[in-house]
Amino acid sequence: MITIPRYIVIEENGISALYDILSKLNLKNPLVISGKKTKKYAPNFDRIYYSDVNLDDIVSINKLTKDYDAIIGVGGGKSIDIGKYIAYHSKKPFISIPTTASNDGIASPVISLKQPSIMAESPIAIIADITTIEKSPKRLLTAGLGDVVSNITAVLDWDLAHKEIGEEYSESSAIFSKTIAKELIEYVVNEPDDYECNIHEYSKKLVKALIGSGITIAIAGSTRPASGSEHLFSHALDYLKIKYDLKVNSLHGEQCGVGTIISSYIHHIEGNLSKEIIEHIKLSLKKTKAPTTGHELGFDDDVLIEALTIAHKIRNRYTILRNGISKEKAESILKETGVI
Ligand SMILES: NC(=O)C1=CN([C@@H]2O[C@H](COP(=O)(O)OP(=O)(O)OC[C@H]3O[C@@H](n4cnc5c(N)ncnc54)[C@H](O)[C@@H]3O)[C@@H](O)[C@H]2O)C=CC1
Ligand SMILES: O=C(CO)COP(=O)(O)O
Ligand SMILES: [Zn+2]
Repeated sequence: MITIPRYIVIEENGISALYDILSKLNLKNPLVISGKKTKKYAPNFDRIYYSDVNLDDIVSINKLTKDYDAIIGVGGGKSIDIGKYIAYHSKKPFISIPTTASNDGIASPVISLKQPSIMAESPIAIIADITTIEKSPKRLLTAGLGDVVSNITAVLDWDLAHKEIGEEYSESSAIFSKTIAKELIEYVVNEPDDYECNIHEYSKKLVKALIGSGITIAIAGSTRPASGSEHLFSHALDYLKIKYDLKVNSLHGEQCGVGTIISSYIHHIEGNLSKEIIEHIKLSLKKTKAPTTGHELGFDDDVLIEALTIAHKIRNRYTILRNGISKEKAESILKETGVI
């Protein structure tokens, strides 16, 4: 069954809506999960840090949550994901209070702490306080754009999987997802000013796009509308960070943005995407000062090449990478796109 959020607040000082929403949902005693830097945005209920939760110990998670009637996640992607994970295992409703807009986990029914991601429940309520979000580090707000532009290639990969291997496909979810991305890309590309001059409007549009993306995932019952080969590349980079113990602190959305530059180029070569769109994807990322090269992400060329050659093996998801690409081809694509 599709579950989508019952309450969505996207407003200045939106946090003030929390108590009314809790009362409408008849929730009285939530447990808050936050990060250390985002503790100051947490509402005044019992609270723990996400870094103190042992994700492998479900018995302790159930003990920890047994006296609470809801879980609230406050913070960036990790806080929200770990809050959602705790809510999922303890079967309590989850309320999402993002303090930034770095990825679509703020609204999706998905937990993406490791691959393959878990399909859980959508947050019952999302409170996006624009006053807090617009003041969050710019880097997080540009990473969010990377997670939105991903929808373009994710939908193309999904369509390809439908045509080439008969995978189930939802036209409504796909249209919704790519429209969200195209509108945000065009907004950024056509803004005469540096987006930092209009951070308020940008933040609002970004939050709406990320929440919309999360809802397309809920409608599809899969991350297909928002995660394709560009996400496989990002997940491959995360895998290699652990494998080689790399001290690279690139964000999910930043990696997905660079992944989208690569995947959109491959789709363009196969005739699935116009030159104008691939140029606008890159331009929108550049305008927000998001990374567009592997060097800006912090990776050496050989790691980027390896990531592109292993990306198709990260999970069972058919994409434009099909059964994988050779090291030579990966190197040539990364050079053609200016990623290396
Ligand atoms: N469930 C889903 O569909 C998805 C979930 N994710 C999750 O998101 C994670 C990545 O999230 P990110 O936010 O990129 O990184 P993160 O959560 O690892 O780091 C964000 C950092 O920014 C800080 N921060 C957040 N808001 C702030 C504010 N207002 N002021 C100052 N600092 C602030 C946080 O405390 C944290 O240190 C992934 O590891 C994954 O778990 C990512 C994509 C989709
Ligand atoms: O990041 C996501 C969507 O933006 C989650 O997708 P995954 O299924 O690739 O983890
Ligand atoms: Zn993502």
